[in-house]
Amino acid sequence: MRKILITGATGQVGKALAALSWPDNILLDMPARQFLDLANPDLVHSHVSSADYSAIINCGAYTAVDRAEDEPLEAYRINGLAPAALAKAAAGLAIPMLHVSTDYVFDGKKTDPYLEDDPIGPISVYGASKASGELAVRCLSANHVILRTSWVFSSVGTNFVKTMLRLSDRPQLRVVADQHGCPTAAQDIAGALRDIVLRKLDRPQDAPTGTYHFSSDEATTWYDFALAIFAMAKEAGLAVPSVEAIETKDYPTAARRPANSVMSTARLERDYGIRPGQWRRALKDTFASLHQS
Ligand SMILES: NC(=O)C1=CN([C@@H]2O[C@H](COP(=O)(O)OP(=O)(O)OC[C@H]3O[C@@H](n4cnc5c(N)ncnc54)[C@H](OP(=O)(O)O)[C@@H]3O)[C@@H](O)[C@H]2O)C=CC1
Ligand SMILES: Cc1cn([C@H]2C[C@H](O)[C@@H](COP(=O)(O)OP(=O)(O)O[C@H]3O[C@@H](C)C(=O)[C@@H](O)[C@H]3O)O2)c(=O)[nH]c1=O
Ligand SMILES: [Mg+2]
Repeated sequence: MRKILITGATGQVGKALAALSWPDNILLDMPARQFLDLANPDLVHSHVSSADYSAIINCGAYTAVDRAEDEPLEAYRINGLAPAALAKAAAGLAIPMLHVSTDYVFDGKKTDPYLEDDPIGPISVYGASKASGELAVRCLSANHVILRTSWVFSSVGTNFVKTMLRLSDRPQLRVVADQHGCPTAAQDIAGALRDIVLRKLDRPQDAPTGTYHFSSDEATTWYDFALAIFAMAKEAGLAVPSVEAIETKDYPTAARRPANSVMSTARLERDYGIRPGQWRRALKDTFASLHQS
């Protein structure tokens, strides 16, 4: 049996990992927050070091982008120190460490898709805290993959799709049309993480260490994403609001967000053969499962 530690079990990506099918010799250990508190890095290190794990997948994170501006210490503890503790423990056990990071490490000034080696320049506390986690994993664990993804959605947890549907009883919504990125289904990220960790375990000589981008096939804006969400809701017979395209300056938020965070996924395809999914198709599945429940 090979036991994989997965943090963030109750989150979007964690739940999607649990829902996948896995080989019979793989056991997922997904402790809830009360059994492994990422805000307490000392406990994280001792928990991991004393167990017989074969790999770690860190999908636990502090993801409240605006709230992080007021809680930088909490955000840094969970997004920086906890990954450091996990990476150090992984190195001690000589096991691979997979870590999920974000497009918000970039400043958004580039007009072309971001490459993995482009300089980062976070413009929010959340982005900076995630950047510190990346650096820790890169420095502390010789056998790792840092997977940067973006605009995650699923039928569970908090995300833009669910926010839009929750607000759909309003007559009108205003949504920013000058932030560009790629929505990514949690299920697709989970699939990528599974393929990477199984390659690390089964064919380590063919499983490079490094930083990779994974997002979906089509760039959009939050405004166009909202239109797609409501088009689908309308097709299902629901009443939908009219949506007004606005500029970022007309939607004040505590945290700044990158104007462009579209990422190239070519490196992951080259090294691991993993291709981006289609967010429009995943959106349909997400909507369908929201409506069954
Ligand atoms: N959501 C997004 O749009 C994006 C996310 N990412 C990254 O992807 C990864 C997964 O994100 P996603 O699944 O959306 O995140 P969610 O916000 O859905 O879930 C976060 C998970 O982390 C857990 N967690 C938070 N604080 C602690 C703590 N102190 N101790 C233990 N567990 C804790 C949460 O547990 P609990 O339920 O107890 O709070 C939850 O299981 C993260 O690294 C995130 O930064 C990257 C790009 C976009
Ligand atoms: C609700 C709402 C939001 N917005 C804007 C605010 C913001 O610029 C954008 C998206 O808002 P959200 O708060 O849903 O998304 P946000 O929390 O910024 O999502 C981010 O989460 C973290 C965890 C990541 O790592 C990123 O990849 C990204 O997914 O939409 C509107 O313009 N109108 C609205 O009615
Ligand atoms: Mg948010």
